[in-house]
Amino acid sequence: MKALITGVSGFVGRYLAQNLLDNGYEVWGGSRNCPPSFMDGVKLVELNFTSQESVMEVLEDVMPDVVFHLSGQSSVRYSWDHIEETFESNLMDSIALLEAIKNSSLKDKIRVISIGSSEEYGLGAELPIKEDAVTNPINPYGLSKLSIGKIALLYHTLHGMDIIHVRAFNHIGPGQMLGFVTSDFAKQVVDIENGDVEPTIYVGDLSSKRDFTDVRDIVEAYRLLYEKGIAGQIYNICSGVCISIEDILGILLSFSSKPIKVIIDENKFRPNNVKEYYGSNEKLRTATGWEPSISIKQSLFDIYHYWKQSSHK
Ligand SMILES: C[C@H]1O[C@H](OP(=O)(O)OP(=O)(O)OC[C@H]2O[C@@H](n3cnc4c(=O)[nH]c(N)nc43)[C@H](O)[C@@H]2O)[C@@H](O)[C@@H](O)C1=O
Repeated sequence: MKALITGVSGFVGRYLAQNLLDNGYEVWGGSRNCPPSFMDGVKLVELNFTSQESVMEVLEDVMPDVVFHLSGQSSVRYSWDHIEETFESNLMDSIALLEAIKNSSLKDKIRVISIGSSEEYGLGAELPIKEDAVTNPINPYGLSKLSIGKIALLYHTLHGMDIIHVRAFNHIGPGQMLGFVTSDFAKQVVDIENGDVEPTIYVGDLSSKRDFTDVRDIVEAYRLLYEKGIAGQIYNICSGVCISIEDILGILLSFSSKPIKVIIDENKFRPNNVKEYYGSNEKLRTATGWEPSISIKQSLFDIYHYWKQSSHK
């Protein structure tokens, strides 16, 4: 099987590439600014969504069986101040990809895994959130992802294309960039341990509760959905339970031997935040047999170690 991953050099892209290689796939990675070398076994191509023709050329050259469309703007917080950029790189790039596929010789031979988010549900969905729950996103990021899902499934209905839209809930793991809660917290704990800063950690809203899954389990679900999912369907990827951000902080602080003072920084709060949500993964489990294998504690421990190792480099 031949897979093309857009945004391969991002946090999730790297894990997906490794998962696919481990499972015998030929892996091609698309990136806007293609680095000269990347990961053993991954063949790189330049993907520029502003030129539909060049995307088509890449598709005709590579002839993948599946495209995992991972590239995009992934930060909810950033989306508030960068609405145009968020819609450009999430929605418009997705449309460019779908159009290129529709107009290529691959149209009836390729499966597209479109990556959405639990932020598409927003306010008012009944817990645990199922795929048919109401969608009422309350930030630009969630709205952009909801639009992608709607457009993607329209291409399925109107043009008969084989597309699955996934709604991934919060995913975490070693290598996630700063700006996401577990990396933000773990890096500060490590900096404190190393004596680089005062023993004070600055955090945002600790009261919200989210459904976290390790990125290694998330990418396993992406692969299984390619292999076993049903075209035209939406699938949640989530653990099915939620944990408060305060408890996440507590676990990360427990890895440190130093007493650490916690300061709530209101600048880190969001203009709009759903207090608590978690999803149902029943549809995904039934379709693919997937189940999460890495506990939240293990994930947080691995993230903490990642930052510890990075700080010694
Ligand atoms: C499903 C969804 O999941 C992610 O979006 P997110 O939920 O915004 O992720 P986050 O890690 O930035 O925040 C999680 C929670 O943690 C709270 N929080 C407290 N204190 C800090 C803090 O210091 N930093 C951050 N970043 N958050 C903090 C913050 O207010 C929020 O309630 C993306 O993967 C996205 O791509 C996606 O699709």
